[in-house]
Amino acid sequence: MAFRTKNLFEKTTKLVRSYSSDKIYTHMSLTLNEQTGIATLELAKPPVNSMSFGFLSQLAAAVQQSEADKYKGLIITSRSSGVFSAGLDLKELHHPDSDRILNYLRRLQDVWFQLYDCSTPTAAVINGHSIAGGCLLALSCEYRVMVNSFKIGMNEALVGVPVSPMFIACMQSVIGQWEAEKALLVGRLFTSEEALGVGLVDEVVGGKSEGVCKAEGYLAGFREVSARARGLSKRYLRQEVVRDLVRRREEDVKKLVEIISSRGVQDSLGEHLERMKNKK
Ligand SMILES: CCCCCCCCCC/C=C\CC(=O)SCCNC(=O)CCNC(=O)[C@H](O)C(C)(C)COP(=O)(O)OP(=O)(O)OC[C@H]1O[C@@H](n2cnc3c(N)ncnc32)[C@H](O)[C@@H]1OP(=O)(O)O
Repeated sequence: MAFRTKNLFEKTTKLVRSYSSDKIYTHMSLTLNEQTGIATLELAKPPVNSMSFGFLSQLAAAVQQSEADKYKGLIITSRSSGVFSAGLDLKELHHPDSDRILNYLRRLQDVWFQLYDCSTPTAAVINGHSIAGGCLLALSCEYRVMVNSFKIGMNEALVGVPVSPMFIACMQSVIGQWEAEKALLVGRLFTSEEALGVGLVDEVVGGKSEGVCKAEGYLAGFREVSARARGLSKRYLRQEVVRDLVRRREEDVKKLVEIISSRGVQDSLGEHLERMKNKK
């Protein structure tokens, strides 16, 4: 089979350089299967694929690449066998520099808009724990296959930070208002099986390769469909959520910076980081 592992940064060097000071393409790899036209984006930032500034920049470049090269599909998964993504990098949120946190949250918004609103068909193979921003990443894709025995959800309530409108909108659009409310207000993490029950994921499988096959099956379902019509329909279906968040993006980001920088939230973040350190 003809596989081409693309160093994304060959083609998107300009974009990535202008986005990031991190070393080029260190946190993920994009592999295109030239026979199917489906690319796999494998997150590879040990130990937990936390979303640092550089990670978000590379994710943005990958999504942009998928759109520019008109991939038939994009599968997002993790190289780690235990963690899909632990979400935002808590170190970016703890004692932040005011300009950096503003730019970090703007970057997060940009990546989310790019992924959520892209016309490329997308699927997530969640082969490990998927927490908060990690859950957002999976929910922004169209289809989710999860490997059993892991946890997924948005734990902001337990971390002591508010769930942002972007995260809420995504959760609501997948599992509905009431289930989202019940889960988000207590920071519930679902097991793979519970996630299937509530509709947070579409399938549960025994392992990553089975998950990739299921995701490819979903994406192959569009082979006979006009890519242009499909892409436009997806955008129309998602436009209400996108429009509202675009309209209020600057207001939301400034409010969040204010909240994150507050003493109470910083104390909670510090305690959360301490708990993680002490769990060993
Ligand atoms: C409209 C405006 C738009 C902007 C929106 C802004 C939103 C702002 C508010 C954002 C709020 C929340 C979003 C988030 O995503 S916050 C992140 C929440 N995530 C977590 O709490 C996950 C915590 N991690 C875990 O539960 C576990 O690590 C794990 C993922 C289940 C894996 O467990 P493990 O046993 O395999 O690994 P572990 O030993 O715990 O961790 C290994 C090392 O990794 C460090 N680490 C873990 N998670 C993070 C993280 N999120 N960020 C940074 N570092 C992390 C951990 O401390 C260990 O480090 P070390 O080895 O001790 O040095």
